[in-house]
Amino acid sequence: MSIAIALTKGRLEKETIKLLEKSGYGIESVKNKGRQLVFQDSQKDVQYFLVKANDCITYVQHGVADIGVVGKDTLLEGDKDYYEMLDLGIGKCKFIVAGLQGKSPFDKVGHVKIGTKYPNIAKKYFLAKGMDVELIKIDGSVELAPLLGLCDGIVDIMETGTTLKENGLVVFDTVCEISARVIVNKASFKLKRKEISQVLEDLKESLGENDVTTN
Ligand SMILES: Nc1ncnc2c1ncn2[C@@H]1O[C@H](COP(=O)(O)OP(=O)(O)OP(=O)(O)O)[C@@H](O)[C@H]1O
Ligand SMILES: O=P(O)(O)OC[C@H]1O[C@H](OP(=O)(O)OP(=O)(O)O)[C@H](O)[C@@H]1O
Repeated sequence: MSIAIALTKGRLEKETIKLLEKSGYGIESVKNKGRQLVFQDSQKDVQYFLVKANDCITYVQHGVADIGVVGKDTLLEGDKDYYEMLDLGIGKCKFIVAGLQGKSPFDKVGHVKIGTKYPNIAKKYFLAKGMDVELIKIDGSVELAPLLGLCDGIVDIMETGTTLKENGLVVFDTVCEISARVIVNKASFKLKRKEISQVLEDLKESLGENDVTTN
């Protein structure tokens, strides 16, 4: 049976394609794409399509994609009606709490405002710390918000730390580590167990891993 795989475009794209190639998949047409979005594997009965991170979950949950490759950040923030099967160890970064030097949101007395692209993750994190903060949803350049006084701190992704550093911000805490995960549609895993397990095995083999993670 044919398998459909949703790949997150953007930052994860190159590394995911490299890993699939290493695992024996004929994915060269995705590498050489122009504006094309759907691709057929040249060696296996697999179809790929490229989507934005949140849409990857949507396509998998609706069963249009049997498998998806998406960042843990997106998974933690969004719906959870799928199986998370494998940590690919690529797209590594972390969620951090940051703000202006000497102005930690943890030390502020009174109302605390946090800017973030990830309000669900931020809310859960601060509630676990016993802090009922006000969350301000920001869609990009999150580092700007504390600089301009929109908020007391941010919850955002840090990879190299360059964006924080160049804007004079410091890290106050790490929320969690992030990497790309393989998710699987629940019904597909029953109907196409053999084919999906084969893809997981192929990926694990090139990762040099033996265990499948489920959280
Ligand atoms: N420095 C980083 N910044 C953001 N995401 C990163 C970084 N490094 C790795 N990632 C991972 O790559 C995934 C895709 O990020 P990307 O920036 O391409 O898309 P996005 O977050 O939807 O942003 P945009 O709307 O700008 O396309 C993230 O969900 C995360 O898992
Ligand atoms: O630690 P660094 O290596 O500097 O990377 C972290 C930055 O990358 C992401 O932003 P992105 O480039 O996706 O742009 P955005 O602000 O528009 O979301 C993230 O939100 C940080 O701003």
